[in-house]
Amino acid sequence: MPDITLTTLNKLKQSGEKFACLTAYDALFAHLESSAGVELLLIGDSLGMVLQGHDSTLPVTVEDMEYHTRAVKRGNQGALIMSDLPFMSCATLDRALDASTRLMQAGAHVVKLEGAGWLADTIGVLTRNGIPVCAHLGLTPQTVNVTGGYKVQGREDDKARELLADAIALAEAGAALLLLECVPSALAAEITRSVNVPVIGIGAGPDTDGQMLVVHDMLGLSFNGRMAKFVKNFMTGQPDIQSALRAYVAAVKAIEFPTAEHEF
Ligand SMILES: Nc1nc(=O)c2c([nH]1)NC[C@@H]1CN(c3ccc(C(=O)N[C@@H](CCC(=O)O)C(=O)O)cc3)CN21
Ligand SMILES: CC(C)C(=O)C(=O)O
Ligand SMILES: [Mg+2]
Repeated sequence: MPDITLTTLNKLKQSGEKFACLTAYDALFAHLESSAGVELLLIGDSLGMVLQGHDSTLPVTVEDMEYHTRAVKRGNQGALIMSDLPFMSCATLDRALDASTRLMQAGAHVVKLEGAGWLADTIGVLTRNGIPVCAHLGLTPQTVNVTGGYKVQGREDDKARELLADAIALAEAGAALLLLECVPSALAAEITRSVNVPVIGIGAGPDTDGQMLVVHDMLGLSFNGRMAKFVKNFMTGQPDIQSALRAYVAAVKAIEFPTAEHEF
């Protein structure tokens, strides 16, 4: 068992203490981040863009996710490990069970899937079989070809009500965690108050229980220039990567990140 478990995150939610999450794709970063106090490491399918150079997350395979999950497991110092179920791996229940089994056996403690209310049954079956699930709502990069871009979700009243209803339904279906990407801060705050499970935000304002960023983004590293509005460069003023990681954890705990400039 890791030092940080879902029980730890639930206690942090109840006490109001924020927790820090970052993507990690290899053993070195897993070691640095977990040693700096990051509670949850995400092997994100963003690795398709950040590591592999694709223009979306769609080319990432379950095999890719297994490879990086194994590496993160070797470097991890007690953090909770979450792995993304990649594009199309939840299209049928059989596929979701197979992919989730492979990620758990590679070292994940939790799997994350993109999707809304229609995944409630899948979440129930995985959970009953011992696989905790994080439901990723709001901006879901695997549906970029349907939505037409990486845009803020839940801005209109009817869309906001639908997102809140989905979040409540998925928590009731057994989701152990929720992740909200690029939703207005007020909606994220309402969802966080409305469910008993810990809610992680990226571009969702300061009121979620945990914060997430892509580690390369928060270190100021990119090859296509422009960063999303919710990103802050924590290398600024820091002598090394370890210090930047500790500064991120401290800023999340102190609720000094995110501020208005990172919100929608
Ligand atoms: N390096 C990296 N960081 C990420 O956070 C990330 C990835 N890659 N790849 C997968 C997805 C794609 N993500 C993205 C990509 C772009 C925006 C973006 O440019 N958003 C606009 C919102 C515009 C609007 O609707 O108002 C922004 O200005 O931030 C957001 C999330 C998040 N994920
Ligand atoms: C941006 C986060 C939430 C993610 O899903 C990823 O890194 O793939
Ligand atoms: Mg992802």
